[in-house]
Amino acid sequence: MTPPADTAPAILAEGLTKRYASDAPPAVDGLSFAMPRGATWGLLGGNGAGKTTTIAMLLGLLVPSGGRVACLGQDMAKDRFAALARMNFSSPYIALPSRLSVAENLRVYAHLYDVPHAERRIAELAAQLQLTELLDRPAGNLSAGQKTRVALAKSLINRPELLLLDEPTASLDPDTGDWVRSWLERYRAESGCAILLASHNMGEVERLCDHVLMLKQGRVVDQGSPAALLERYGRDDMEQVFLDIARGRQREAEAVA
Ligand SMILES: Nc1ncnc2c1ncn2[C@@H]1O[C@H](COP(=O)(O)OP(=O)(O)OP(=O)(O)O)[C@@H](O)[C@H]1O
Repeated sequence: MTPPADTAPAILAEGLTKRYASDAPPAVDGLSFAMPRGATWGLLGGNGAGKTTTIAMLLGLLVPSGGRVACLGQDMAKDRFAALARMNFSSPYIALPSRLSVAENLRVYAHLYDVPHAERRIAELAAQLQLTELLDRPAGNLSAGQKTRVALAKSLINRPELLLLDEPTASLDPDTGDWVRSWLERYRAESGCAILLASHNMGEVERLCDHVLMLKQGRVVDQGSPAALLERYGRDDMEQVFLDIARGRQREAEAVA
């Protein structure tokens, strides 16, 4: 049964499964977790582990083959639009309309989310994300790093309570990547927004996440806080933990624990 909306977890997934074809192994295989409000969780795993598929199901963009998911207390199979108004996402795989200017793009999304005082909100986000100079440029002419910052502005336009970020710093140079991470830390502290972050950047995960789900072939093969995982695997950084898990060494860690 779904708990009352105001106390429900940010995300509640129960046996979430996706099979793209009946003769293919599941891309996501019985995923269950409850991510609390205000938490920042990392979704980790090698290429093809099922991260993007999971995020697409959380957003209701893909229909699960099995199981269920509720975001902010709303069942995504039944009350998807009530939840979507209070959440948002950013993904490098989704291109913004390229001929529209940055400002026009943000206006479209502000309209879709029915954002009050849209022009003020766009100016505020543009100032915060250093986009003011880019507002009149066509979105298609921006560099990958600039597009990433526009996508981040788009994802925050409705002041989401739940933010799904698929590789938010993938195309950023180290300096800009660091700046975005600091910005996300500040934003989270000020807004109390819950964040689920899929990332291949282990430094980012260690810095931002209070809990990590390690996926392999669509299943959670290990989870815990970065500190707990570092201790369990006897490692100094999450990169090494990731390699241990990807290469199937978690059984040794379990035996030691
Ligand atoms: N539209 C699709 N049709 C068929 N199979 C798909 C489709 N999208 C993804 N898959 C398959 O599902 C599995 C999980 O893919 P997914 O994109 O979710 O992984 P990922 O963890 O996000 O990977 P990456 O780190 O490479 O982005 C892969 O085996 C992939 O080939």
